[in-house]
Amino acid sequence: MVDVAIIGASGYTGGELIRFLLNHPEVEITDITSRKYDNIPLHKVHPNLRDTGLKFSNKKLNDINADIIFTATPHGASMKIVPELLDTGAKVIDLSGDYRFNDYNIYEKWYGFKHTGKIDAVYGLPEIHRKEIKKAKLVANPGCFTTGSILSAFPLSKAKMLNRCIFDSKSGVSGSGIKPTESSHYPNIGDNINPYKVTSHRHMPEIQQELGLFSDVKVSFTPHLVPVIRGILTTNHSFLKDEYNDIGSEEIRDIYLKQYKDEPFVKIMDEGEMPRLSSVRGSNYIHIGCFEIDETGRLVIVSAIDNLVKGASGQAIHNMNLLCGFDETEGLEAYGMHP
Ligand SMILES: NC(=O)C1=CN([C@@H]2O[C@H](COP(=O)(O)OP(=O)(O)OC[C@H]3O[C@@H](n4cnc5c(N)ncnc54)[C@H](OP(=O)(O)O)[C@@H]3O)[C@@H](O)[C@H]2O)C=CC1
Ligand SMILES: CC(=O)N[C@@H](CCC(=O)OP(=O)(O)O)C(=O)O
Repeated sequence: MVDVAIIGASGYTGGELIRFLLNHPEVEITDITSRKYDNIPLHKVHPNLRDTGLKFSNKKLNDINADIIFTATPHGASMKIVPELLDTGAKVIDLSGDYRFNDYNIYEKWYGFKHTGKIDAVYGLPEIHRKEIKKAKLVANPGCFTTGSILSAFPLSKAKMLNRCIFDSKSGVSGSGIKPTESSHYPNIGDNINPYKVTSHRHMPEIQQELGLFSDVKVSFTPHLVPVIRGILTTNHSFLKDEYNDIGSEEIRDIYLKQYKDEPFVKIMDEGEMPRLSSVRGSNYIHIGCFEIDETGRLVIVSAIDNLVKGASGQAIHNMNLLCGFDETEGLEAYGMHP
């Protein structure tokens, strides 16, 4: 058994962490923190999670005594919290962007402020960094768009087949967190599709960092907000190196099947089948499919994840399972939904 604490537990990813961890046979939740809801029962904020006996607390960080601590806090806040939590001797899994970059100059350029708590971390995408995650003290859980994009291209980057990838992603509104904003206000998103940060989203350099570990592929990324609550659908328009001009869809699909054959949470769609948001909703799976190539040589790959699960809390628990030597799928076995 491990003792687990969640900082920022009143937010959406905090709620999802608790939902999964309550069913994890190796975990005891010892602390769920919130600055606003000190001493308030869990279900007053997350009404789905009832009769758990858990209450939020605004405990001092150095009074937290846990083996694993999840920081489900915004970027800029995590960097102020994580160093002190590591000093307690716990292993930390941070869900924000604060520890995802190998080069802090890139972080400061894209996030627009100084990083004040620099510490080495392992990028928590198990399908690429499983070995390093097992030995880490600090795991930087990937961004939601990034997870869907990277996994849709990783096998081809690893095989050094890619010239260029253009990721076009559509996200549900829970991706922007629990606090309402003008861009998440219902009349602004309902019946609408809103592109934003079309050439300047901070997930672009994160995708570039990870795919760039294997080849010199060029990456572009554009996000859109769509009127759904959960889910990210990414259409990856890929352009292969000239020597692969004659390759067919089936060969591409075989490369993906081979790369991901032992991955418990990656499912490759059958020929002609498209990933869909509803099929992964609430689950830690990523569905990858399409693999069609048009007359101009554009290869189209589509991925679907739940932004709050494989894109955040589920992936964070997968990382905890790796850190603790548990079965990788422990607590995360649930399928998505249909419809
Ligand atoms: N939503 C998503 O789909 C994804 C989110 N992420 C990342 O995960 C992290 C959490 O996201 P999410 O749960 O959506 O965010 P939310 O805004 O829903 O929740 C964050 C919680 O953190 C607490 N918090 C806010 N500011 C501070 C601070 N300065 N110090 C301490 N606690 C603070 C708040 O709780 P209180 O005020 O009660 O203390 C708040 O409820 C973020 O870094 C986000 O970027 C990553 C992937 C996907
Ligand atoms: C719909 C929406 O607003 N999504 C968020 C990304 C959520 C996420 O993964 O955030 P971090 O990388 O900051 O952890 C955004 O575009 O900023």
